[in-house]
Amino acid sequence: MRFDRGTDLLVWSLLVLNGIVISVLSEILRRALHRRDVDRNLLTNVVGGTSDAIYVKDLKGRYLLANGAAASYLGRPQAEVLGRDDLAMLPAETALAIGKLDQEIIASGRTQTQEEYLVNQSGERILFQSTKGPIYDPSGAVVGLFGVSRDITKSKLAEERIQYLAHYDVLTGLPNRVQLDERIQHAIGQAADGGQKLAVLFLDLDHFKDINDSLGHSVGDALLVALARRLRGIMRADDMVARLGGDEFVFLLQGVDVGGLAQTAQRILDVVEEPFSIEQHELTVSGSIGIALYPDDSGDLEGLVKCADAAMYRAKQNGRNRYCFFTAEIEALTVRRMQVVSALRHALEQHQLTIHYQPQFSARDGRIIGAEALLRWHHPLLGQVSPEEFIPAAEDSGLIVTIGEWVLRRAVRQMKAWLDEGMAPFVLAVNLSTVQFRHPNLPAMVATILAEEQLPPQYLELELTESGAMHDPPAAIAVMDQLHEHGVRMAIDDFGIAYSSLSYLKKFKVYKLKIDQSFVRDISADPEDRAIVTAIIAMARGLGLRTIAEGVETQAQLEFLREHGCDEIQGYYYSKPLTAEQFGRFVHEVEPCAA
Ligand SMILES: Nc1nc2c(ncn2[C@@H]2O[C@H](COP(=O)(O)O[C@H]3[C@@H](O)[C@H](n4cnc5c(=O)[nH]c(N)nc54)O[C@@H]3COP(=O)(O)O)[C@@H](O)[C@H]2O)c(=O)[nH]1
Repeated sequence: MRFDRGTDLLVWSLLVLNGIVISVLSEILRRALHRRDVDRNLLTNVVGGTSDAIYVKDLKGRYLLANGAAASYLGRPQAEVLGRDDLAMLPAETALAIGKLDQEIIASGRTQTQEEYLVNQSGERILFQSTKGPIYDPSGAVVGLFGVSRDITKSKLAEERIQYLAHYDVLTGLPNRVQLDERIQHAIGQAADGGQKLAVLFLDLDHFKDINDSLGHSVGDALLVALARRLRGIMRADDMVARLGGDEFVFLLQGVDVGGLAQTAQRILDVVEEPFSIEQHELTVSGSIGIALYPDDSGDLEGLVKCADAAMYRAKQNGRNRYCFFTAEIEALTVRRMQVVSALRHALEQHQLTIHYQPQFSARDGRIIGAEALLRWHHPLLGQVSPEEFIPAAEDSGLIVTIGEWVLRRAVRQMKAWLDEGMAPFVLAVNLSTVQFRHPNLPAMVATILAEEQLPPQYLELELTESGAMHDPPAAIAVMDQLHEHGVRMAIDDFGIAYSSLSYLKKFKVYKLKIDQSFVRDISADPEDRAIVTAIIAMARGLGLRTIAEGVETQAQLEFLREHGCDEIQGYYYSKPLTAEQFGRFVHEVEPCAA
C-alpha cells in the first residue's frame, strides 16, 4: 500500500532537502509505522537511499527495521541485524549506553534529538546526532522506538578544530589574541568588582628577525615553540600567557602584588635568556618587557595592551633585555613618536628633508680631506626634528630604507657636482642605518646610484655603527666584501662603545674607525677616556686602519689626538655641519687652512 499524499511530499522533501533529512525521516517513520497497512518494502526502499542510519526497535531493543547505513554501523549484513539487539552486535558498554537512552525516550514518550557515541566492533568511535521517538499502536500504547542517526564525527572534529584555531596559536599552542581578549575582559570585570589590580606584560624578543634571517624560519619557529613551553611552565594557574604573533607574547597576571611585578618580569627575562639548543644551534636570545596596570594605566583591554607595548618599546630604547613600567612620560613620548612617524611618511614628497655636510680634516696639516653627509628635517609644525629622534623612528617604521636611499643619491649627486665644479677631491661619508645595511639589496643599490650619478666609487665612504657591524659579524663581513668589490670604502662609526671582537675587526673590509665622541668629549680631564682613545688609535694602526675623531670642539682635544697619532678630525672646532652652499663657500674660503 502507498503512503498518503502528505507522506509522498515528505519523501520528496527528504530527497531534495538533505539538510532537514533527520526531521523529515522522523516524521515519515512516526506516521507510517503506526499504520497497520504500512508497506515495508516501499519503506525500506525509501530509507535505504540515505546515508543516515534509520531503524526501528521493539520494546526489547530488537531491530524490526534497519537500513543499509544502520547495518553498516552495526557491522552486520542487513538481514542479520533484524531480530537482534545492540548487545548482540556492539561492545557491551556502547550497547548498554544506547539502551539506557532508548529506555529514557520510551519512558518520556517524547521524540528527542541528542548526540550519542557508538564504539563499533573495530573499536572505532563514531559520534551520532540521533533523533529517536516512541512508536504507538492505535490504542496509544508504546510498542517500539524509531531512530534516525547521522554520523557527525567529521563535522564535529572540524567544528572543534575551528574552535581551537579561533582561540589558540597554531605554532605554539598558546592562547591567541582572541582568547587573551576574552580573558582580559573577564579579568577586568572581576578586578573591578573586587577592587583588585591586573597586570599586562608585553614581551618582545630582541633581534628575533635576525635568527629567522640568518638561520631560517624553521629554526625561528622551533625557538618560539620551545620558548612558549618555558613561559607556560612558569605561569601560575590563574595567569595566562598568549602569543600575539611573531615574537610577541602577552602575560595577564591577576590579583597582582605590584611590588612583586618587577621580580616576575625579571624571572621571565631570565627564562628567555637561558640557552636554547635547536637543530645543532646553541642559541641565546633576550627579550624586552613592558608592564601596564589595571586600573592605574588604563581601564580597558586595548588601552592596557597599548600601554604595555609602549613601555616595551621604551625598554628596547633603554638597551633591551630589560623591563619597563608604563609611565606618564612614556605616554607623552609615545604620542610624540606617533606624530613623528606619521609626519615622516610625507617628509620626502613634501621636500622637508635636506642634507648638511660637515667637513673632515687631516690632523696632520688641517686640510679638508672629507665630509660627512648629515640628514636634516624641518617640519612646518614640529619644527626642526633632531636625527637622533627621527632616525630611530624611521628605522622602526621601515621608512629608513626609502629615506636612506634618497640621502645616498642626493649626497652622491652633490659630490659629483662639486667635483664637476672643480672642487679639490675629498671623500664623502654617508651614514648607513643598521636596517639599511641588513637590506639584501644594499650593495646593488649603492652600485646603481654611483653608476647613474656617474660618481667614481673612491669618493664614497659608508659609515656603519660598530654595534650594527658587530650584531651579526659573518653577515656584515659578506656585505662589506660586496661593497668593497664595488670599490666603496667602509668606516666603522661610533667606535669604542660596542666592544668589537678583534678577530672580526680583522675580517671586516673597513678603511677607517671613527672614535665615538663620548670618549673625545672628556679627553682632557678623564684618564680612562684618554686611555681608550690611545688604545683605539694604536689598535687601528696595528690593523692598518685610519682613525677619525668626531665631536672635536677644543684646541686641547685636537692636540691630544694629533699627538697620539689620530689621522682625521671632525667637529665644531673646525666647523658645524653646513648646507651644501655654505660648504662650497667654506671650502673656497678656508682651503688651504693649516691648524
Ligand atoms: N642612518 C643615518 N643616520 C644619520 C643620518 N644623518 C644623521 N644621522 C645620525 O643621526 C645621529 C645624530 O646626527 P646629528 O644630529 O647630525 O649629529 C652629528 C653631528 O652634527 C654631531 N657633531 C659633529 N661634530 C660635533 C661636535 O663637535 N660636537 C657635538 N656635540 N656634536 C657634533 O655628531 C653627529 C655625527 O654623528 P656620526 O654619524 O656618529 O659621526 C648621528 O648618529 C648620525 O649618524 C643619515 O642620513 N642616515
